[in-house]
This record gives sequence, C-alpha cells and structure tokens, in this order.
Amino acid sequence: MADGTTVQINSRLENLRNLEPEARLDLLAKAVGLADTDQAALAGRDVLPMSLANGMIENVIGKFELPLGVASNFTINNKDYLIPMVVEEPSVVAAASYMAKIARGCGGFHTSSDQPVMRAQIQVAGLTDPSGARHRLLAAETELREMCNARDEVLVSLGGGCIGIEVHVFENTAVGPMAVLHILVDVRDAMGANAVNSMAETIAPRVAEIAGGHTRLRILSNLADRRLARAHVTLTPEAMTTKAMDGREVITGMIEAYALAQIDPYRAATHNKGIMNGIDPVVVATGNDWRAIEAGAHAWAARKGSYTSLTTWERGQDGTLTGTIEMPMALGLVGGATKTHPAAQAALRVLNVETAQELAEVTVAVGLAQNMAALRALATEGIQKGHMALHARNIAILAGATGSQIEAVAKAIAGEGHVSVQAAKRVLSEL
Ligand SMILES: CC(C)(COP(=O)([O-])OP(=O)([O-])OC[C@H]1O[C@@H](n2cnc3c(N)ncnc32)[C@H](O)[C@@H]1OP(=O)([O-])[O-])[C@@H](O)C(=O)NCCC(=O)NCCSC(=O)C[C@@](C)(O)CC(=O)[O-]
Ligand SMILES: NC(=O)C1=CN([C@@H]2O[C@H](COP(=O)(O)OP(=O)(O)OC[C@H]3O[C@@H](n4cnc5c(N)ncnc54)[C@H](OP(=O)(O)O)[C@@H]3O)[C@@H](O)[C@H]2O)C=CC1
Repeated sequence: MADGTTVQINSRLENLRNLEPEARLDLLAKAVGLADTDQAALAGRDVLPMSLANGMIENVIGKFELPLGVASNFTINNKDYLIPMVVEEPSVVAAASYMAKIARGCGGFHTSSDQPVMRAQIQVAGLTDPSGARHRLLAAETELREMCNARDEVLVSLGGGCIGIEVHVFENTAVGPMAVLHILVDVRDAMGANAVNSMAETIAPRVAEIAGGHTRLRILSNLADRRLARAHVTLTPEAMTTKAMDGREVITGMIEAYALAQIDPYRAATHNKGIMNGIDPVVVATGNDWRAIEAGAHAWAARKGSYTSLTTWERGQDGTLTGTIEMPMALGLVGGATKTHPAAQAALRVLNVETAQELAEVTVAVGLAQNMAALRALATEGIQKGHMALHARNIAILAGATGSQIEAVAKAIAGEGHVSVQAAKRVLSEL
C-alpha cells in the first residue's frame, strides 16, 4: 500500500453487481482491509468538510457529488487490483469489469513505464542567434542542473531532481527567432507541476544571461513524453467468443474498427474518448489533475502531425488478439488534491499502489480495458444494447421512478429495446 504495507487482494468479487451500495462497500473493505475512516470517506459521509473545500479552490459555495464505483476483476502484472472510478456515465464501470474478467482468464494485463520525468519550458525570445544561444545553454548544463536541484533539496533527497536539459530552436515565429530551454526533472511520486515550475522560474534569469535575449514563459509542458506508461493484453479467440459470434470473427471486427481510428481523426477522437472513459475516472478518484492528463493524451495522439489512436490492436500468428497502449501519464500520490481530499486518499489505499509509476501503469491498463470493451461491443452487437440497458436507469429516474421502481422500469424499457423517457413514463404508470 502507499503506506508501505503489502496486501494481497482478490479482485474477483463475486456477485458485486447485485449488492446494495453499503454491502458492496463492506465487501470491498474486507477485500482490501480498509479502515473505518476510509470507508466513511468512500461512502461520502462528511467526506469533504466545507472548511476543507473552501481551502481547495476559490469562491466556494458548496460541493458537487458524483458516483464512485469500483471495477473488479483486474489482474495487472499478476497482481490483483480493485479500481475506484468516479464517473457520471453508465456502462463504463461494468465494461471495465467485464473486460478485466475476460483478460484475467488470459493472463491479465502487463505494463511498464518510464521514470517519472516531467519537462518545463523556459522561452527565450529577442534573439538574433538562436543556434548560438542553444550551444551556449547546452554548454552550461551542469550549472543549470545544479541551480535547479538547489531549489528543491527535498525532491533530491527522495532520489529525484533535474536530470538534464534540452534546447529547442524555432528560427521563425511571429515574433522572430526563439530558443526554448527544457529542464527534465524526475519528480518521483508527485505530478510535479509545482516542482518544475519553481525550478524554471529560479533559473530563468541565468538562462537569459547565458542565451542573450529575454525569458518569457517558465512553465511545465503537459506533453509529458518522458513519462510514458504502457500496458498490453493478449486475448485468445475462445475468450473473445460471444453468444452470437465466433471469437475469430470478433477479433477481425475489432481490428477493422481499430484500423479506422489509426487513419481517421473523426474516428480517432471517439476511439480515444472511449479510452479516456477508463482513465479519467481513476484520475478523478485519486484526486489527480484530469485536465493535465487529457491535454497530455491528445497532444501525444497528435504528435506525428495527424491525430491518431492511443492504442493498437493486432492479430498474432497464433490467432490471438493483442492490444497495446502507450501514453503520457503524469499522476501523483502526493501533491495537489491527492493528499488533501480524504476520498482520494482512501481510493489510493483501495488501489494498493506503492509508487506514482505503479498508479500510472494501472491507469493506462484500465484505459486499454475500456477501449477493448467499446471495440468488442462495436464489432459485435453495437454499443446501444449494453450501454442503453444500463443508461435505462438514468432514463427511469428522469421519468420520475424512485427506489425499486428504477430497476423495474429500466428493465422493462431495456427489454422492449425502446429506451426513452416517454416509454419509461408509460411503464411507470402501468406499475
Ligand atoms: C455493458 C456490458 C458490460 C454488458 O455486457 P453483458 O454481456 O450484458 O454482461 P454480462 O451480464 O454477461 O456480465 C459480464 C460481466 O460484465 C460486468 N457487468 C455487466 N453488467 C454489470 C452491471 N450492471 N454492474 C456491474 N458489472 C456488470 C460484470 O463484471 C459481469 O461479470 P459477473 O459479475 O457477472 O461475473 C457490455 O455490453 C459492454 O462492455 N459494452 C460496452 C460499454 C461501453 O463501452 N461503454 C462506454 C460508454 S460508450 C462511449 O462513451 C464510448 C464509445 C463507445 O463511443 C467509444 C468508441 O466508440 O470506441
Ligand atoms: N499545467 C499544469 O498541469 C499545471 C498544474 N498545476 C497543479 O499542480 C498540482 C500538482 O503539482 P505537484 O508539484 O505534483 O504538487 P505539490 O507541489 O502540491 O506537491 C509535490 C511536493 O510534494 C513533496 N513530496 C513529498 N513526498 C514526495 C515524493 N515521494 N515524491 C515527490 N514529491 C514529494 C515535494 O515538496 P517539498 O519539496 O516542498 O517537500 C514536492 O515538491 C496539481 O494541483 C495541478 O493541478 C499547477 C500548475 C500548472
């Protein structure tokens, strides 16, 4: 766990879906060994006192609640994980759990990641010799690195700190030539924005002196391309077989669907939205900055000039299907709201991760599972059947159903295949 103790979890929580929320939390608490305070935080009982909320952002007037679910069945690198997910969209948690169930029968997900290295940019403008400035800055690397590290002794004592620099030259911009110095900083278990921003601001005057010209921007880049996390999964045709389709056909359909996301930005945007359906809920549940993750994901997807898929899907020589994902994942276990929000702390304990790198790897594995669910549904029965069956509960609520009526109305309209408020109102009046 984040506190240093190791717990073996069995993520296959039988019958979880059929329990009431309190019983589900109870089952989760037993599986993970959660303290009462963490259970209360996850249940949303007085989780965020107004005084705390008021200290987190400005002009606070209240708090906004969202559902917190748990995806089961995940096996990643032969270790079981239960995944807390904060999300407003139906079918996301069910889909992740389902794909994790299929994947665990095939050995689960496997991951790797880069060291947690962030970059910050120091823009130098007003130059006549940007290439000369680049050489002068590169020659001063040791001095600049030492200045950065003197700014954050705690990070250095934790094994992190500035590990190097890069200088990028732009000969022609709207305001003339520019050199941009990047500092590369190992931020350990933090997301790292504040650490790298402070270093960038500290060394900027010296950078201006060395380069000539003047410095302007001093800020991290959310294109965290030195902090990539990767996951892959290999699935047999037998595991991909559905009631209506042979697994080999399902695999063919998924690969065809993926092929469009590779080359067509219209499809890639939706394909990647499906991936972020898995990633964002984990980022939110752990109190991390989801705008930073979104910005990094889409900038990475467009890095080759045209926007493309964050995943790949390929058929192996033995007929198996392999899915992979690789993307920036700047997540922290400390800093930001991860430490201040009690539910984020509890969610991290449910995840049972030791390092920010492990959290990043688990998160991209959930993104891959979510993409697998969408492609599998799209390649077989279509998205509406499974998604709308679960969305039907929202529609039932909109139509005025309460308590046990919600499930009854949802089941009836999903069964009719006509999920609309009108149909729900009719069923409700007949109940
Ligand atoms: C929705 C399912 C999973 C149903 O699929 P199903 O075949 O009806 O599921 P099942 O009843 O056979 O259950 C299989 C397992 O799914 C899970 N499961 C199943 N139902 C529940 C539930 N109610 N509550 C909790 N867990 C559930 C659970 O793990 C269960 O195992 P069990 O517990 O029985 O051992 C399937 O149809 C599916 O995966 N559909 C895809 C859904 C999806 O991708 N949703 C995302 C929203 S759509 C979108 O925004 C993105 C998109 C699609 O546009 C992206 C793109 O285009 O690429
Ligand atoms: N473009 C962007 O994405 C931007 C994002 N942000 C925001 O910045 C916040 C995240 O910044 P971040 O720097 O991560 O957070 P913090 O500055 O809140 O926390 C990180 C600090 O925690 C301390 N620390 C303790 N233990 C560790 C450890 N094991 N590893 C690393 N650091 C440790 C270090 O501080 P110390 O040395 O002081 O002990 C470190 O600098 C988020 O709220 C984000 O929204 C801000 C600006 C821009």
